[in-house]
Amino acid sequence: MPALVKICGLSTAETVAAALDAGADMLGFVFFPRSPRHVAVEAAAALAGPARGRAQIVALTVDASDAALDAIVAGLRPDILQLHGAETPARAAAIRARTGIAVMKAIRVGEAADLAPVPDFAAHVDRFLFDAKPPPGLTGALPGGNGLAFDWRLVRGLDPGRPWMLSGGLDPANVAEALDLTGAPAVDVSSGVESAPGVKDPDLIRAFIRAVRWRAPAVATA
Ligand SMILES: O=C(O)c1ccccc1N[C@@H]1O[C@H](COP(=O)(O)O)[C@@H](O)[C@H]1O
Repeated sequence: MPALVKICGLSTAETVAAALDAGADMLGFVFFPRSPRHVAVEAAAALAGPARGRAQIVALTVDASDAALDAIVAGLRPDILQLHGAETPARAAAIRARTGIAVMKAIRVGEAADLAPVPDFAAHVDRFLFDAKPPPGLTGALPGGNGLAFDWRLVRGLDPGRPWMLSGGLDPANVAEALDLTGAPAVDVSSGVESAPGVKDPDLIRAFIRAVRWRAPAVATA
């Protein structure tokens, strides 16, 4: 089965269309004011309109309050809430119960020990996303979306008990190698399909999805 693709941090109708037309499986909208990809809930709802029924809509949040989550849920009606902060298993469970929406927990990975909390989350989340942990002292680092890769061997053949995605520093040139090395069932990209921070490039989005699909085994037709 070909790997699923999520394009994250979309903020224009043109790039949403490019992602959908190229076959993206999930579109991500970032709700984190410090990010160059941050969008207001109303703007995200308008952008997501063409995606309904074609791709899953993901709302990326970072340690969001209940009030902020309620506003996102009411305004955007996402299929998945991506938790990209320091949310605990209990907080993930509470968000899932409160909203009734599938939860994807981002785990930031720098070394093998960073995977230790995975079993504690598994019963409370619907999906994992493994992203690079920014090195301490990296000026201006975001909780994610830094275009940094981690050592993919740390998640090679991983079975976290839930579906999972690989992210962190992926781009059209390295995604096939990342998939080959890790066996990840899904990939997520943000910086790697941008011409500048927060500026998605339709050509790079198409190239990324082509790079993933190209390596998928051909389906025989009668
Ligand atoms: O993209 C952002 O601005 C962002 C902000 C805060 C938390 C996570 C964010 N993005 C997520 O980070 C990873 C990796 O991104 P990149 O491809 O290395 O730029 C990805 O999961 C985004 O969803």
